Amino acid sequence: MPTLYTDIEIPQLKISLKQPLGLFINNEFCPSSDGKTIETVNPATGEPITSFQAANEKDVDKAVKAARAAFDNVWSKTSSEQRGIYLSNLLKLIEEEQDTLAALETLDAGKPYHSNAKGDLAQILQLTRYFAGSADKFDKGATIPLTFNKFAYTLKVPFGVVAQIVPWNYPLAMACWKLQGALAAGNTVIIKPAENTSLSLLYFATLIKKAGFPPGVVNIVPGYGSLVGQALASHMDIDKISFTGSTKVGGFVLEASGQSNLKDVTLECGGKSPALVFEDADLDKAIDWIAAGIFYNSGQNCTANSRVYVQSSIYDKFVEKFKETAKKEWDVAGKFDPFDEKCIVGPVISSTQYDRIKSYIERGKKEEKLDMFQTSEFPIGGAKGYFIPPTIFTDVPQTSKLLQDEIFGPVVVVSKFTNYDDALKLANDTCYGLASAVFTKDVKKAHMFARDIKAGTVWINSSNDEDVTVPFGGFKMSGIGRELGQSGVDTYLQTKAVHINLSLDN
Ligand SMILES: NC(=O)C1=CN([C@@H]2O[C@H](COP(=O)(O)OP(=O)(O)OC[C@H]3O[C@@H](n4cnc5c(N)ncnc54)[C@H](O)[C@@H]3O)[C@@H](O)[C@H]2O)C=CC1
Ligand code: BAL
Repeated sequence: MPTLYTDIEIPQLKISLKQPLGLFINNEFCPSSDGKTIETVNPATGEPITSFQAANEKDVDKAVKAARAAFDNVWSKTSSEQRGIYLSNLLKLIEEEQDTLAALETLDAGKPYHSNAKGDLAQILQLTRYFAGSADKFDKGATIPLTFNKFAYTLKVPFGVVAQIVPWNYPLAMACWKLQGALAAGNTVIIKPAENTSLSLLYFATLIKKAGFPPGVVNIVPGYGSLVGQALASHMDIDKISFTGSTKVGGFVLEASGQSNLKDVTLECGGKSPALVFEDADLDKAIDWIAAGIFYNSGQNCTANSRVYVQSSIYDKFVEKFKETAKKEWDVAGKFDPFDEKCIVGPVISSTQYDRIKSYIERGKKEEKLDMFQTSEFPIGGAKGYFIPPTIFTDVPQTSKLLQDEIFGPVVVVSKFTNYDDALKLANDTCYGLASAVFTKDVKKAHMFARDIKAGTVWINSSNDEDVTVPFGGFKMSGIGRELGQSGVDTYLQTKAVHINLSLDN
């Protein structure tokens, strides 16, 4: 029998935990049908943590059957109030176990414990509270009077069995954005964590069970995307799929839906979000927001403001101060323990991502010959894990690959603009449309930008301070659909129209 649990010690926090390692189906941890496993690595050290069971197509089938039976026999007959009660139970358990869950994010994803992982848990608590309260509120239809002898009404009904695929940059938070919304709406779920950050969600499964959710309502199938993710996307008995990750894989998911049963698809994909700084902006505040908007979570944010455009009259001053702030507040050198309060910028997730980001930095330096500033030498001396110093490229032409591609690391490009029209044109010149930020004291200009930019989120005089009560999602190749806020439940409901004929004659 394969090992389905292991003991994990986190001496820095004096935390010991029993880590589940199996697939989670029907409220039980179980081995994969072929016994294959995946090793997970601590990105701060490059050393293995443990190995967990890796699902395959057969396991996906088993999870879908469990989710279908739970939906048909139990969950579709459970009242929305009761669903809210289960989510409230879960909220209490997350509150009790938040330090352990945050510690797992630090260990497995390299997130600085104090400044990042605890923040993720704070968001998870807020959204669980929100979705617990929304279970019995957002599923209401409408009555539609038509003629003297006819009216119609609508019912908001869950899809049924929902699949969810989540990435590694916010492993548990992204899972909870999707999971709690789908459960509040009354669906059963099969969720796949990213292969390099599965531990926190597997531990979270123990809370799902303790919260009282019936067997089969939540099922977790850790495994490789090309196998498990594809099996979910092309499964004939899954009614909806929600995916967060790269635009390329988002396309695969959409295609697999089209080639199978046309399951409903929500996609949260890549971004290359612009931040505009006008000459009338509060420069120090703009710089603080922009630095956080690119260097927080080591730049591994789909909404990171990775393209900065600054009005030419203040450009030099901005660049000088931006570098100073990056060096003073966001440097990495010598701070390689993400459990230590001093560590603000953690490692990137994997050697693959490290190499990918490094190749962009080298391209910028050598091929494109751009001006570059880094807060410390790179590669960083003394670092065992995948640490990359905050990197600022300046005077970057619009055609640069560094300006057009999502780099997903602590790397930012800065360029100039002359006036509003110029700034808007540059900002909209991208295949993405996830987020944007504008810094100005001119209310009119700020709202013109909010009107004109093609992006799902606009921050005025801030950046990346998303809120779980506000809808989130992308224009263009950044995605399809919205999550969070009321949309976070709506996206898991479909509308049924009922026509009523009152006529006595026909
Ligand atoms: N929008 C976002 O929040 C994210 C964007 N990305 C972007 O993607 C780039 C590459 O990162 P990756 O880890 O390779 O992203 P990815 O898109 O491959 O991974 C995200 C999730 O999709 C799954 N997946 C992979 N291939 C799949 C397939 N064929 N069918 C279904 N699911 C599949 C993965 O197992 C993971 O759970 C990053 O550099 C970044 O630009 C990555 C993660 C999150
Ligand atoms: N800030 C959470 C969404 C994302 O960056 O993937």
